[in-house]
Amino acid sequence: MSEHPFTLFAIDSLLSEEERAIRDTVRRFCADRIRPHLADWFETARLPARELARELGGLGLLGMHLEGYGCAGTSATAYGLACMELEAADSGLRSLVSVQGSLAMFAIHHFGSEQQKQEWLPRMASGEAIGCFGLTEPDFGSNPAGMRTRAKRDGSDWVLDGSKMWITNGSIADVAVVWVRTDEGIRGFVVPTDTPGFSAPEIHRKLSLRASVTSELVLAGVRLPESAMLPGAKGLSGPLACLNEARFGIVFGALGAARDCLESALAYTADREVFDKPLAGYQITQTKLADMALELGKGALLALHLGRLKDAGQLRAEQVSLGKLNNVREALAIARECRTLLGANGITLEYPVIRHANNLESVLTYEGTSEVHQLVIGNALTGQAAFRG
Ligand SMILES: Cc1cc2nc3c(=O)[nH]c(=O)nc-3n(C[C@H](O)[C@H](O)[C@H](O)COP(=O)(O)OP(=O)(O)OC[C@H]3O[C@@H](n4cnc5c(N)ncnc54)[C@H](O)[C@@H]3O)c2cc1C
Repeated sequence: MSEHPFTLFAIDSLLSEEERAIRDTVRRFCADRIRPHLADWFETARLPARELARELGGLGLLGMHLEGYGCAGTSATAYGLACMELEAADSGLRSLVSVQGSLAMFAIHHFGSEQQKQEWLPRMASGEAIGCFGLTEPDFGSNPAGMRTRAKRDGSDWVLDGSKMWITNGSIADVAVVWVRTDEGIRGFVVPTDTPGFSAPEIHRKLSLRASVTSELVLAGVRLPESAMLPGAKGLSGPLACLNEARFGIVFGALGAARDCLESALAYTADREVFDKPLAGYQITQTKLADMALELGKGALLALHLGRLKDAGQLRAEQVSLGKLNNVREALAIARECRTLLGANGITLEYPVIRHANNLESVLTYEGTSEVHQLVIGNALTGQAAFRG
């Protein structure tokens, strides 16, 4: 008899009935609606994002831990568990949901005017409108404080010029939350993507997150009224608060990808015979499987601990860094190790393993690279900021 790693860790005993129900609903949706198509979507780099957004909205997964305006208002832990199921399917699917809910919707929900909230949030929660979040620029990723995209006052309007890079959902978005430099410091704008001067060419030839739209945002004299500015966000703390929300989802999400890889490897090694007996029966294989189950289970315990802290309103940004750094790093290590167990089959899209491994390379980089999270943790431990040389 074989046992699932999460059963071994008795993870379910830490979840409420409602949390298990939400998790199971998302798992079923992914099994029925997503998984059969994933290899094709990844191979062709085409995702029916609009259709999927409506279905995800119908399930209440967009902005699901936000209150009001058509959002489901679940606990943060339930949101994390949903992210885990989505990313067990594909990191691209989880990215669609994270960017919509935790970046674009959170920014408007947390920092927007009542008018901005009424205008966008219900439509974004239902998936009728898609959002993106433009912070990174071609020359400024880890250090967004250096951004060059500017907004200048012109009478009662603002005029935005510059470009953003690597923006998830960019080319399919109806609304872009864009962070720019102004004479008053860094501010955010809610930009309808049909505003003249705005364009979002898609980035092609990616070998990671292929089932996800990634784009450049070009802002060439984009004229917006004063009411387009997010009134509640002043300085870099605004976008950083949004990133913290999305990172929280990744703490859980990355483990979903790792879990899917480990499940594949467990099934594969049980069936595959080498030197006349199942691969699972060899000590080297079991050492690998045991170590991976351990990291997966430890990551889940950490994620749940952070989820409970967040639900109690006590989660600090440095603690999210602990989770993002550990869980993404370990998920990638698990995906790579599982790939070895699948041998040559491991390099194909017939199995999810190399797709997850390639996706996790992006997850390691976005929402703060591993190195940046090490520096955040280092700063917390030593009281010395080492971000600059
Ligand atoms: C698929 C994908 C989707 C994305 N989606 C979005 C999105 O929706 N919105 C958005 O705004 N951005 C998005 N990003 C951008 C992402 O957030 C950035 O790529 C990330 O912040 C890293 O920036 P960079 O690529 O410019 O790397 P850099 O900042 O140039 O880093 C390069 C290397 O230098 C290291 N480094 C940086 N600073 C230090 C330091 N102080 N000390 C030591 N090492 C350091 C980094 O860790 C990294 O290893 C996305 C990226 C990808 C790949």
